[in-house]
Amino acid sequence: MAKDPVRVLVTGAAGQIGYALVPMIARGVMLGADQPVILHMLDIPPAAEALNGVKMELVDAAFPLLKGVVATTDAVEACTGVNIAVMVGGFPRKEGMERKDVMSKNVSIYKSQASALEKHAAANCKVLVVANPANTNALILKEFAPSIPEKNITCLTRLDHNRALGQISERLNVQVSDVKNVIIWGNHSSTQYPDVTHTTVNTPAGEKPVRELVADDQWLNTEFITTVQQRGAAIIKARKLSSALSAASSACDHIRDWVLGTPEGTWVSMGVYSDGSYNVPSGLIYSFPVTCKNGEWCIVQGLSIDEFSRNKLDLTAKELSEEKDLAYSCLS
Ligand SMILES: NC(=O)C1=CN([C@@H]2O[C@H](COP(=O)(O)OP(=O)(O)OC[C@H]3O[C@@H](n4cnc5c(N)ncnc54)[C@H](O)[C@@H]3O)[C@@H](O)[C@H]2O)C=CC1
Ligand SMILES: O=C([O-])CC(=O)C(=O)O
Repeated sequence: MAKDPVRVLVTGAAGQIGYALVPMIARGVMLGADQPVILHMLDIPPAAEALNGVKMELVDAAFPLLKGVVATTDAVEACTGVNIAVMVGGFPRKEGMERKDVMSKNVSIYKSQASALEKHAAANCKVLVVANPANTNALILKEFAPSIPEKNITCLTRLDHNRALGQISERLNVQVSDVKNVIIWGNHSSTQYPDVTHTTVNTPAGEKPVRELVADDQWLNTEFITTVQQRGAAIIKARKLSSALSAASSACDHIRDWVLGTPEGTWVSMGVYSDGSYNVPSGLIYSFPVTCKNGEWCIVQGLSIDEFSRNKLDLTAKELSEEKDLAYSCLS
């Protein structure tokens, strides 16, 4: 029997990530090749004509899984009945801008959209915040939508996770699909900590630790980390636009694994509401290693944290606490 369609909201759908993301969703990349979808696309009035153009293209592409399109500038109409909300709408960082510069523009958007989602989304709607500052926007959304379970509000650090896999694969000249279990700790910003302590590579001789194969701790502890931390800025410098295809693809990875589950023995990174695991202060949206099963994520417990890592986990937590204070000061 055919499945009932799932309603997926994409905010900022007329923007460049939106343009890359909606066809992936309509093709089944996010929820599976047997899952029909109805796309809800929200943007602001100045982008209404462009949004309508995206809707026309979705019709023209004749996606078999796409059972309907709602394209609107009304947040209530956009949020009504949605099962999944991918929050991409906002003001993007431009070349030379620090993430903090985009904070005040974006947190007020997330406060108002929290209310629309809380009142009108389907019960148990899963929320993924992509727009920067992603962790803090997600936290504001959580705080102003108190009836949405906190487990349902997440932010995107899967792009950073995938970037780290990509760097290891290039360095070792191995298939990216043979590398697993990197961790992105903390903020989706340049203080994030890409950690390869537990990362392995599938080789003809079995699974091997990345540290052993790379055999260059100096590179892993310096250049590798800064390359992943600064990748967003490097893409903006090269394209004069922020990462779009990789962000869209990673957003699909995030939702797919959350809904359909992570493969046995593999974890992924997600920005989730901290519960004090790994002595990260509770009350932040912080990126952790998680596994997913039956539509629920669970923080991987018991991984060893050495002193080098501890400092980096604490540094990015400190930045998130500061962002939280700054966000509240922007809202008051
Ligand atoms: N978490 C991550 O890994 C990544 C996050 N980003 C962030 O994603 C966001 C979107 O990036 P782009 O698509 O490149 O930007 P963009 O500027 O091309 O698109 C943003 C869209 O949001 C719309 N928008 C603005 N205010 C809105 C509101 N109140 N409600 C609904 N829509 C609204 C704009 O009209 C525009 O169409 C940015 O904040 C960017 O920094 C980008 C790459 C990676
Ligand atoms: O750095 C930015 O503003 C865009 C972004 O989030 C990324 O590419 O990771």
